Amino acid sequence: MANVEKYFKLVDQSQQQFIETLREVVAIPSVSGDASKRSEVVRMGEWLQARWEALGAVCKRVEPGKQNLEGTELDLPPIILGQYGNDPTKKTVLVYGHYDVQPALLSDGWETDPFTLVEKPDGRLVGRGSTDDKGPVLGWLLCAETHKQAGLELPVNLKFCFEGMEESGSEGLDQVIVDEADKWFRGTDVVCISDNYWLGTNKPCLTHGLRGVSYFHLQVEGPGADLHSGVFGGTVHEPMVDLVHLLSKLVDSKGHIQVPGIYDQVMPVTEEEEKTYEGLEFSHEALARDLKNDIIIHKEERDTLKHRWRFPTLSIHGVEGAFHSSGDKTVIPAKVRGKFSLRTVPNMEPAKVSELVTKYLNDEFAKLNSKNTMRVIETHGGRWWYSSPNHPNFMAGAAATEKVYGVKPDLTREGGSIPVTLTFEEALGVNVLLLPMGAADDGAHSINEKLDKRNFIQGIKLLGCYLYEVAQTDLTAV
Ligand SMILES: NCC(=O)N[C@@H](Cc1c[nH]cn1)C(=O)O
Ligand SMILES: [Zn+2]
Ligand SMILES: [Zn+2]
Repeated sequence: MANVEKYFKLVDQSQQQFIETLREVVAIPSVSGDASKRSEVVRMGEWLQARWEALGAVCKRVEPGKQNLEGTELDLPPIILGQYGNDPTKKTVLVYGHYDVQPALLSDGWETDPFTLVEKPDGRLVGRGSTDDKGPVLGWLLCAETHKQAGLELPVNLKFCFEGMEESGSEGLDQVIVDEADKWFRGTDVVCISDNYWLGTNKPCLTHGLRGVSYFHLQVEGPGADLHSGVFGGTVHEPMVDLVHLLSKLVDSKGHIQVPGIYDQVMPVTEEEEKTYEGLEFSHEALARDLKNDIIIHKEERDTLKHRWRFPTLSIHGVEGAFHSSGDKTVIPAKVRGKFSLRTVPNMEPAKVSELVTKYLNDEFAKLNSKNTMRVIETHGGRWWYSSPNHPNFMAGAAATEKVYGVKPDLTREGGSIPVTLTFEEALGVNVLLLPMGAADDGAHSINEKLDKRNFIQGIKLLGCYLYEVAQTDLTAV
């Protein structure tokens, strides 16, 4: 039996054990955006490092510095760099993933405790981080552990980079990658990232594009303290009124961004690109099912995909400082911060986006003749990434997908952002492949996030099989 077949067989035999490992890591609430959970994020990084070291990997814990979160100075969680295998006759694959997760509370609407993995009868493994990104991060570890258990060597040398701040802007990571490009990452032939999703629920895909993100806070402040609306309503400029007015000027109800000039840098759609939307496993019917309501703006599937992949969008996320609890509080909040972000696409420049957004909001605020103070703050950003899928690294991903799932993968771009993708490509000068494990309906960032057992188990095979394909592929045949 070929090594890859032996590997597949042992993966099949280890399914329950793998689920137990996923349960163990989901139980660590490694929420990077919550200052009170920082020790849990660190614990999760340490868990990973210990497990890789037990396997024989050489690890380096990099402390990327400090962060100011909610007024508290905090150590950024460690970046765990690793090397597993160092055979000069083998190729070297660098894998990246993140061990932090989005916040999750039972009161958000979860059916069960978000940090207790629940295996549902329909095969869903429900828990925060199951698909984003603990399942895939475990996938690489379980692949290596299974090889060892089967007495097999990995077909390539593996390097890894696991961070704990991806859900909060990957603070500190870019600098580490640049600093380590000629040191820890030296000799990397290709990079593979498993941190995104299939387009639908049945057909796997390879991803060759991501949008960037520019995140803004729009702060309006007036009185020195919250006020009684019965006493002061109609007599003072209310920060919340100004803020709501400004937020309403950002995007219309059809999703069209109102900031002048924002579409000027967007690459036009070519005839060649039009063809790439054909034959993809994507339907409005399935999308409406995932959304649990048909609230889709566009008539044609291809327009929905274009607005997800290759046009900029603007979303309003929340308001800090506003009254938001149940009950009826008659307050005029003194200082409010609206939060919104723009997803950016080829060929938008982050600095230009920032300039246009700031100028527009200043102009709109000036029209209000308000005595309040307004400030636009860009809190974090990440660049878009677009790569040709004609690289041998993608051929290896496609061959592995066909072996595991028996189907040619769709070629997709993604609406979300993994800014480190471009950093790896530029700093290491190698091709990066996005090879997702999860499906479109996994609910990453949402309530009841899940990873299907099928995707977890087949995904572990897929990641391993991809390594075998890379080992056999001429990566110079571009
Ligand atoms: N799985 C990728 C992902 O969810 N990325 C986040 C990155 C991000 C940007 N700002 C905060 N998080 C995304 O929202 O796209
Ligand atoms: Zn992720
Ligand atoms: Zn995420």
